[in-house]
Amino acid sequence: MTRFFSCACFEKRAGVGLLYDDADEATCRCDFFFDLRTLQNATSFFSELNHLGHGGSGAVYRGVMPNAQEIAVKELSLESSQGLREFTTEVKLLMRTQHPNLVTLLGCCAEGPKKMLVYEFLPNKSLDYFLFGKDHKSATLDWTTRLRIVRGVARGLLYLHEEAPERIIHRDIKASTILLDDYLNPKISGYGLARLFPGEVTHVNIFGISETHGYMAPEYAIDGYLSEKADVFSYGVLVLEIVSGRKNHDWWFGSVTSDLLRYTWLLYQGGRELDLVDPSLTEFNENEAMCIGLGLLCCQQSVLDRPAMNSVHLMLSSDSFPFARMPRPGEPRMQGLGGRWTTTSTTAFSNSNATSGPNNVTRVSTGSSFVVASSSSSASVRNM
Ligand SMILES: Nc1ncnc2c1ncn2[C@@H]1O[C@H](COP(=O)(O)OP(=O)(O)OP(=O)(O)O)[C@@H](O)[C@H]1O
Repeated sequence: MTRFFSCACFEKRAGVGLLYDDADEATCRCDFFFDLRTLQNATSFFSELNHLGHGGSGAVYRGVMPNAQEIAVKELSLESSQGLREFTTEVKLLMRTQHPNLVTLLGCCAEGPKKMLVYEFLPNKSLDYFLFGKDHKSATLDWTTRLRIVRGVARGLLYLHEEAPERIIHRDIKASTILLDDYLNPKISGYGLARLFPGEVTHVNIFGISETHGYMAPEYAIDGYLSEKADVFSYGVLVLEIVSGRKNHDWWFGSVTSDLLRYTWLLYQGGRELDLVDPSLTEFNENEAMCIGLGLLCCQQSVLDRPAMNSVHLMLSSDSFPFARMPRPGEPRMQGLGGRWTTTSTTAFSNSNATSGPNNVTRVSTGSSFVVASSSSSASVRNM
């Protein structure tokens, strides 16, 4: 069967690296496979000029298709044990993971050793560029916009945790994985990447830790215990960054308080939490104070004390969400820094990729399991 496609797609013809032997799969493949040559042309052979950034899994390039559609091409530079069939199966699944607060995956390219993912292009770069960039763009983000970002990221995470065709723990929520569209609406990128690298110990091992520093829940960083509450922790740190306009491990905090979370906690204890608010935010809004409480709540040491994303979403949807005084938050970690994580109790089931650890929280032994841990309801594990 020979089919012709929009310029974004192509069909591998028989004899040229034929991947599948049944017509159904070939048809599916045609819908989202990009020809390497097409991507080379779109990105001017992955030129420096089109280089958008470099994450743990590889470089990202801007491209323009012949029909003028802009795309972002993410090279996957890491070795994966996954075969082509598994890779395309995962890509197909990720393509069904669609939400207004997620960056849309358009397809992939897999030719020879090269594997790439093709996404919609977002012109406004990532949130870290606005919040921490040298261009002092943080003033562009007024409070209304920041609150929209806080809400949008919560909505996107809620979708990943509870509504997506296959539930996904992101594992790498941080300011650089939140991209902004034309109207500065947030879209989460990088979701599901761990699915493409099964067999690895943790996401941290796969994607490196430099940028992840300070966002990681202690139980995940130290012991590899993964639940959706690890994303909640990272989200809490992100919220505090959005309110303060400061990186979580900013030198600004000096030697007394070396990270944003500890600094926020000190202010909160002294009833001075509003001192955290970014000075470039001229208009005071009481939601700012609420978001500080929300950030601290999401970063609680015990996974049980952290809210699930549906609770976060509910809090953010209401006009006010007063917080009771809360205990000291946990400490964000880099993997391997030592120290112990403690929790009260939670429930989780495990599959072959996960073993039950202390207090029945699941310890992840590969990058391919997903645990939903819940204090009140049943929990489940899915393959990622
Ligand atoms: N779809 C996109 N549209 C526009 N720019 C993008 C897009 N995807 C990524 N970028 C840019 O490329 C940079 C690097 O992206 P990448 O996804 O590799 O970052 P990362 O999340 O730090 O990496 P990783 O998840 O692999 O560790 C981003 O910070 C962003 O500026």
